Amino acid sequence: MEEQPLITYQHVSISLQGQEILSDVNFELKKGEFVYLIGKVGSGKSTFLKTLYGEVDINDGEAQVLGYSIRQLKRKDLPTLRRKLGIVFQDFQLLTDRTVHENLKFVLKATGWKSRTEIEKRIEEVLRQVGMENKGYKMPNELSGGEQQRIVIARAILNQPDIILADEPTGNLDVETGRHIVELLQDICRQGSAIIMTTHNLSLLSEYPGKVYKCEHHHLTETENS
Ligand SMILES: Nc1ncnc2c1ncn2[C@@H]1O[C@H](COP(=O)(O)OP(=O)(O)OP(=O)(O)O)[C@@H](O)[C@H]1O
Repeated sequence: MEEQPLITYQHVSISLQGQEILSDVNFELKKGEFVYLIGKVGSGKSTFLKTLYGEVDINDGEAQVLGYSIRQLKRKDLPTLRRKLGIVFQDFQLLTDRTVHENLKFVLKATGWKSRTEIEKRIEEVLRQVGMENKGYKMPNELSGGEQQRIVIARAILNQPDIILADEPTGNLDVETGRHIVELLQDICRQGSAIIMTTHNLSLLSEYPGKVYKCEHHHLTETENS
């Protein structure tokens, strides 16, 4: 039997303050897929991502995310859904008053991890996975932009999410560092998390494989990755 997609949007419309942002969105994400979301500034990429974790409402259509019907989502279901998503967004910065290690521990504790040994082991694993194994003791402001982004990704993968949503993860980075971040996301994708990332850096698309969806004229359409 074919596996159910992780995300299915059918004829979905999204508005903000009475303004139509996207209409008739049809979108599917399957296990293990890597999807790029492209489109001009203000075309609706971030807004679309925000509907996936209940931050922005949907006005019309059918939207399923990891078995949850987004339009019927209850407030009490939100934390459970969000725990299954790894969110890499500008508005989810690291806590600046504590070390990298403490940032990661904070999330594990908040998501129900109890055993100190398990917590330490998981922190070590994710730091190793993002190539930051010796940086646990650092404060966020002692890290470069690229290093901070790696830690944000480490935080996003702590609970082995089914899907990672990354909003311009290479946005503030130089080209080479940005490439390394995409390589890291590709690596995480191969290990089983599906990824949706928005980007303005179109040269990445041909370098690293993925499906491409474009936001344009209030529509989201799949386009060729050339
Ligand atoms: N909270 C909000 N209230 C009203 N309108 C908003 C809100 N957030 C975004 N918008 C509008 O929605 C539209 C889509 O914005 P969005 O941030 O989704 O675009 P984007 O494609 O992600 O842009 P960028 O490439 O700059 O990140 C824009 O016209 C923006 O002004």
